[in-house]
Amino acid sequence: MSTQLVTVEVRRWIAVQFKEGHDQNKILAALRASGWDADVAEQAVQAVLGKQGQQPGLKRFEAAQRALPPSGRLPEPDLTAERSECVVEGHTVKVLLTLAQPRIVVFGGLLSDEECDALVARARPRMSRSETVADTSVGSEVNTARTSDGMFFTRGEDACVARIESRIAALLNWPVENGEGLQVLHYRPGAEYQPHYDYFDPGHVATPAILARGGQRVGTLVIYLNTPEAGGATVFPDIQLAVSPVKGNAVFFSYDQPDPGTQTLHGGAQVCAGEKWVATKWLREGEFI
Ligand SMILES: O=C(O)CCC(=O)C(=O)O
Ligand SMILES: [Fe+2]
Repeated sequence: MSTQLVTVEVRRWIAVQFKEGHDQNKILAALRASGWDADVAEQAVQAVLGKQGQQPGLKRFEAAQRALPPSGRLPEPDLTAERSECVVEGHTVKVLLTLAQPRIVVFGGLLSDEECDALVARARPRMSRSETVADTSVGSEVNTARTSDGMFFTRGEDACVARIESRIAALLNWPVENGEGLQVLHYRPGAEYQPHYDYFDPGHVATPAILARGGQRVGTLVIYLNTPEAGGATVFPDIQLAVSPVKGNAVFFSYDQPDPGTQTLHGGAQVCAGEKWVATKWLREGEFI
């Protein structure tokens, strides 16, 4: 079995070569000449260019180039004081880890134990099997890559949800109105959420309708509502980072383009023992309606 890995950079290189007028055979020959296995090279070229005329990877690549947020502004905590704690609306939040590229910040104690328990109690009776955007059609579908149960709160739907949303907005300097409703996920032992990007695929047929409700997602905050017994880290495979789920803590990351180059591929690793509850806040470029 081959161990050669087709990275984002390789796929992008293939797309650029094709756009510059080189045909598939020339690109394949160049890959082989630089040491790629014939099989791996063939698969990589197929993935980007597909069968004659389809070019699924190329269409995605081009759409990603077009879909830059107009403002370039992103949600971002104010960490200029370089303190290990910040006070947000009277609540002390710890800064446990910061990474510049990709932008990732891990917070400690964003929610109190009582707030975590209140969210779980409110969400529990409303859980159903999680859905993601379907692969080919408009709408969502149950996806085997995501074996958790989930539900959405409406933005500001009660005082508890509104207080948490207001704290998140202040922490990340991003308007409450630009946030989607909080999503709660529940993972049982063995459940996971395989690595994915949170931005909407610019080449997907459903994306224009989704973008009409507030533009692209530009940031994600995953808040841990309990501490699983074992497993359930939030993993970032591109940078080999695993964030341990600890009740009340949260991991934030932002992405300025709907593009794998942001290195924001992430997932919820399998829960090995116990259960895992998270609340996710996705932040849009504009007002989410
Ligand atoms: O459960 C996790 O750690 C990750 C959740 C996630 O990726 C999401 O809600 O988009
Ligand atoms: Fe995600």
